[in-house]
Amino acid sequence: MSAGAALAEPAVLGHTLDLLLAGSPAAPAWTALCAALIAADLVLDAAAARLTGTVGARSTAWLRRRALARVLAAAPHQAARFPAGDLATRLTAHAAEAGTVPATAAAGAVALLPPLGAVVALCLIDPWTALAFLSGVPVLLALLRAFARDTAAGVGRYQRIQLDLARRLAEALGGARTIAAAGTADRERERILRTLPQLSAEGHLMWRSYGGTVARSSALLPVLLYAVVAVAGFRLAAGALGVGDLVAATRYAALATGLGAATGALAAVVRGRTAARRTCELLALPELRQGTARLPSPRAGGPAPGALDLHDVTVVRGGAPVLHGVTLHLPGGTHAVVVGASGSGKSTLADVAGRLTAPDHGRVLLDGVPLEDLDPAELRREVAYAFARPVLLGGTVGEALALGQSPPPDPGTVRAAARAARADAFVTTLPRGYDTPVADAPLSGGEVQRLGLARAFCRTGRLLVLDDATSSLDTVTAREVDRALADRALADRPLNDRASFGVRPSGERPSGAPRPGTRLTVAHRVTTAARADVVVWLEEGRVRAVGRHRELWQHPDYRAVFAAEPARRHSGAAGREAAGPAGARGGTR
Ligand SMILES: Nc1ncnc2c1ncn2[C@@H]1O[C@H](COP(=O)(O)OP(=O)(O)OP(=O)(O)O)[C@@H](O)[C@H]1O
Repeated sequence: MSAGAALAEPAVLGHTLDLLLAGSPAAPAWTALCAALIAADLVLDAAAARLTGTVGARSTAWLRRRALARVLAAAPHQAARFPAGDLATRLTAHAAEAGTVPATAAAGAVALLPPLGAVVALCLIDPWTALAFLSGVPVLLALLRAFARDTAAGVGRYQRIQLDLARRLAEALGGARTIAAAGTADRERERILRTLPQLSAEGHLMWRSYGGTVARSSALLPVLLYAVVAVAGFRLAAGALGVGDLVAATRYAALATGLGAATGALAAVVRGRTAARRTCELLALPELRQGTARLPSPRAGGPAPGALDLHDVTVVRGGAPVLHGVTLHLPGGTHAVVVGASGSGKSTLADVAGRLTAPDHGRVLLDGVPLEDLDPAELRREVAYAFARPVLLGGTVGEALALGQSPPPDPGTVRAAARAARADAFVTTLPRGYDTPVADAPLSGGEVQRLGLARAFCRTGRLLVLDDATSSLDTVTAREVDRALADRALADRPLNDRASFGVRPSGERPSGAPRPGTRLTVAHRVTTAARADVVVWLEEGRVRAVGRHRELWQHPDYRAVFAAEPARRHSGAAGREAAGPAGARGGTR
């Protein structure tokens, strides 16, 4: 409509001028029409600007939501291919730039309508005037093509440098304590900003290219305008055009020079498209396959639920297998402890057991159902995880413990789980106890770890996976948590009965019912292995042996796994803060 109003304006203006010169009685009505057209043009321009903003915001939100959903639906190790800073830039700055493409492209196309319409109008007024204008269009198109090509290449390089910078910045923030401890802040600042001159050079290059194109097109278009006016003048002198036609032709020629404004729109579209490509790379992350199957209900007198089977499981990372053909059968209710030297594949085994990652070969089954066929809600209800470095997500501490449960567990259940994880005592000393916002809770590493355990204990399920989840606890607390887990009172809960999960009030006697659910613990402590029903001993990604701790203890290589432990744990703790390979492949979980 706006383009229509702008197009009609010169013709109406020209005709009104003719009527005024001829003293026609229709002149006042046409003058009013001119005023109405100008007002409509202004109002429609304002509406278009508002619409552009709204469409841009909606497109950005849509893209962000889709990309983020894909990142979260991918296996964590796949998502970790995009380092934190890189990912944040793609989802914020690049998504915002990409979101402007539909509105900018539409606005650009609409903005081209008046110039193109003006050329048609020139043709109708007098073909010679149109020809005068069109003679310069090939030069203009060549300019725009070269500009689009240069801009696309420049924007690509600029955004790559931006991602690199953001990645290094996020790395440094993650390793702030290491940098402070090493006193390398200056060196780190230089490392982060190393590519800033390149970024600046690329930015200047793009602006130079833009400025050059605008200058060249700005020089060309007035020449075309004067050519049209000159031709129209000759045609007026020859009696082929009237004065009104001359005015209209001059105004249409001016409108046709609006083709030059395409440079700005083109630059924005090229920038947005390149940014969109970066955000859309996230959409290429493979989703973990999910199914719709349900787990069989436990039968009275039947096998205990939580049977975990790994059949010939191989997991490849960085081109090399980190688990090789692992086959394992853990009957429901087993407490299995996975031990092995650092890097032997324990965490990878814990990840495939609860489908945080999919094996590259082989299958994992829970109670006979392949995990990839399981309904995702059922899978997450039945498999609980606690990690060495849990991240507390949620507004308050209580909400962080109930994460992902719908309906949320009642406060009694949350508190009982926290007691079992030896977290209740320090949570109750927080300013608002369980209602304390996580951001306001000053927590040590060991306290965060205990909350991570409590979060896992809040869930009832057939499989509880504890991946080094007590590594930051002092020996006494770790033993208490171990005991609480082994305590029949904690174990006696019926599966997926939220209200009855957790610890019984102190003093109440356990019922003595069979312990439901399977526990898979990645551990480095001899005491934890000693308490297990069965120990899975991994060596270089293969199962070296499966058996009782006291039987395996006869083997010197098995004892060596624990002998090496103190040194490993120290180096592990240092490695966590450093921006090393551990951080690169997933960091905090
Ligand atoms: N995304 C990845 N890319 C490349 N290599 C990986 C990746 N994830 C794990 N690895 C490698 O796989 C091997 C097993 O890793 P995993 O974390 O399972 O070992 P772990 O036994 O749990 O070690 P630790 O006791 O030190 O935690 C290691 O050599 C590790 O470097």
